[in-house]
Amino acid sequence: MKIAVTGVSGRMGRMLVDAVSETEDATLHGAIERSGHDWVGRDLGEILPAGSGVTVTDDPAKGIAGADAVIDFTAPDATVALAKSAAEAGVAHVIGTTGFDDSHIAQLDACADRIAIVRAGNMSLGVNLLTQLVRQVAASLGVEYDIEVVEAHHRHKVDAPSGTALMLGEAAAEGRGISLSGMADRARDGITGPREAGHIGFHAIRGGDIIGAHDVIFAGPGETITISHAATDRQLFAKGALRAALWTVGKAPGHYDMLDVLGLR
Ligand SMILES: NC(=O)C1=CN([C@@H]2O[C@H](COP(=O)(O)OP(=O)(O)OC[C@H]3O[C@@H](n4cnc5c(N)ncnc54)[C@H](O)[C@@H]3O)[C@@H](O)[C@H]2O)C=CC1
Ligand SMILES: O=C(O)C1=N[C@H](C(=O)O)C[C@H](O)C1
Repeated sequence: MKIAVTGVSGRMGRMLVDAVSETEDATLHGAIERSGHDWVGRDLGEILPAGSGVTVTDDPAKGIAGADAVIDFTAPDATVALAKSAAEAGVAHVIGTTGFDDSHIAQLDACADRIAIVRAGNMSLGVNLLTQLVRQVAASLGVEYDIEVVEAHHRHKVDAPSGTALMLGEAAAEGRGISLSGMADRARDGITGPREAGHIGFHAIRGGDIIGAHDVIFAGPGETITISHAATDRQLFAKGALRAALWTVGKAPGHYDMLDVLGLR
């Protein structure tokens, strides 16, 4: 499978180049970075040995030309622009990027009418298994159990709450049969008054080099249940993204997630 990677100089982009080189069924076919980046125009192999022979481009259409799939851990606006190029080129798009708003999602939905898009705020098997568990626990416990999602990431992360936290919060809301919008408390400050029953709280810790840690807390009368996940190596996400890319072979256009890839739906 011919894979293009965008955001190739990023924390995840570098991981993906290595993951592709270590995967028998995949070869690195394209490398993309933002305009003005000093890697543009260079042979990737000069910087990342596993990228030898692939020239970094800032032209998405050029970077994905001839690829079967492109893997994208960048930023929301970049991802939407790339999805439009991928839809034109008929190239599957695996999206790890987080921090989307409703407008971004609507544009990705439109692209998914033409190509297979796999988008997940967390590409790990563990977190996607946990979303199923959280949904079940939330369905089993009444609103007397207050749900709070706490996440911690490295100091460089630019969006909050994390995509993973939102996945877990959405799973809890689905378990309760409610819509998360209007029930999410994403920041508390000042005299807030008592906690509103049925709401789901989100808290973001930022600091150091934390890869990604998430707790879903069910605080109830006389007991507290906590479901936790801690990532310790970004290769976890890169391998999940590569698994998603290989999964897209032969798939019809659509907007998929890791539950589809992992057969957990
Ligand atoms: N779904 C998952 O499992 C995971 C998702 N992420 C998400 O992936 C995203 C990136 O995370 P990191 O790699 O830590 O960030 P990073 O900042 O290290 O890397 C982002 C890269 O994208 C590049 N970029 C920005 N605009 C671009 C454009 N228009 N064209 C091409 N490249 C462009 C940047 O130059 C940079 O190299 C974040 O949204 C993060 O939340 C991160 C890890 C796992
Ligand atoms: O920015 C990161 O690093 C991560 N982002 C994803 C998220 O927003 O949940 C996934 C993972 O936690 C690492």
